[in-house]
Amino acid sequence: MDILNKKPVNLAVHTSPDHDLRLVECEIPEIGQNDCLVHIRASGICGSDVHFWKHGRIGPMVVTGDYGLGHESAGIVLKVGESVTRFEPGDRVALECGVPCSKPTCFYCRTGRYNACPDVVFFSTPPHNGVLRRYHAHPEAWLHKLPDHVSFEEGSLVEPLSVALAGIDRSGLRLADPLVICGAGPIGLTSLLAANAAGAEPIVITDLDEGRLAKAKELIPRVRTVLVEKGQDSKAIAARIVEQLGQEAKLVLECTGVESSIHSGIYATRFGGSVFVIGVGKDFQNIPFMHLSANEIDLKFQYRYHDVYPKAISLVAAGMIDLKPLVSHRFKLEEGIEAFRAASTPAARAIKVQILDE
Ligand SMILES: NC(=O)c1ccc[n+]([C@@H]2O[C@H](COP(=O)([O-])OP(=O)(O)OC[C@H]3O[C@@H](n4cnc5c(N)ncnc54)[C@H](O)[C@@H]3O)[C@@H](O)[C@H]2O)c1
Ligand SMILES: OC[C@H](O)C(O)[C@@H](O)CO
Ligand SMILES: [Zn+2]
Ligand SMILES: [Zn+2]
Repeated sequence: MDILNKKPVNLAVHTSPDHDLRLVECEIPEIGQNDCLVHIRASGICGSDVHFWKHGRIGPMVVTGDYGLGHESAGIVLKVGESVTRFEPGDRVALECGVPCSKPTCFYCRTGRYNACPDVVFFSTPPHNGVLRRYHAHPEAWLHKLPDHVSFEEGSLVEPLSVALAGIDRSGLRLADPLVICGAGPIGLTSLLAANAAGAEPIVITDLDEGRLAKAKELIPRVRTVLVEKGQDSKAIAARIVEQLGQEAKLVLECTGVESSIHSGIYATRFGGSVFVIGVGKDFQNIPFMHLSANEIDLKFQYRYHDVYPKAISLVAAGMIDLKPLVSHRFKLEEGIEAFRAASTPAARAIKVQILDE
């Protein structure tokens, strides 16, 4: 609570339809009876934050006014509403930022696939402000306790890990499955960590960037890498992937959303295998329809996650997944604009940029 006296200004990173990224001072939010006031201690910058800032939209989600960024966050509970039962001030928490309606009349909430709730409030998807701010009021139901030995940074990285785990869960990955991961950004790398924990072998990962492939090797030394050059023929890339893998893939986790990469993933897959697309990209994309058809290749997609945070936290807490090496840059909240520059400038070679507040 002392923090509210020591740092009475609720700083936040906001953007606008004219791409004006700035630090703003907001009110310290009032908490409802089921909410906790959280001091956000660590936030990662997601590619979607950069995208909303630079391009003003992701598919149908459009920036139409001033709005706040950030949905990869962890912090410490400062105050609890009168009906809160599971938290008390001082608890360390990761924030699940998609808050669905939870009404019994909502088919998706009632049946557990709450990531499809049409009335979800996803903090940081316009028009809802994100949690990249000093103080944020969050519903108790969507906070997850962090054990003392899991850092705030790791707690914030539970968000991209949850995306990867949700994809891996629905992809049906099994022990000793030959796996290809396309893209070695934070989602590809967290997928690699999770697939390693799940026992995939062999694993090939691709990227356009040698630095990211080197990071993949540093994380999981047994992973095999394929450096892709822009404009290369998809079938030729697939042949190199298959050569590295020593066989065709049973499963491809596609973590770029880039059409040509999806094509090489498809061509590297065996008859009856699956291509599981986590990456998002252009609204309309071509697919090699008859190749998929004649090879009974399943093409599936992931949209966010549901019921994954507790699993992600337990894997990190048990030491089965080490997220710490993903952090490449650290900034203070007051340096939020510089942090976004690092996250969006290729020359900075960022993997995961963290914004921290003491
Ligand atoms: N499905 C979901 O719910 C969900 C959630 C979060 C993120 N995403 C999406 O997942 C994707 C990955 O996220 P990220 O944070 O890792 O993004 P990122 O941009 O940091 O990483 C993507 C990587 O793909 C590489 N790449 C680009 N084109 C390639 C190609 N042709 N072949 C091989 N590699 C190529 C890039 O060099 C980069 O390293 C993004 O599209 C993101 O929007 C989806
Ligand atoms: O990690 C979650 C993703 O970034 C979001 O779904 C985003 O893409 C749209 O709000
Ligand atoms: Zn995200
Ligand atoms: Zn709902």
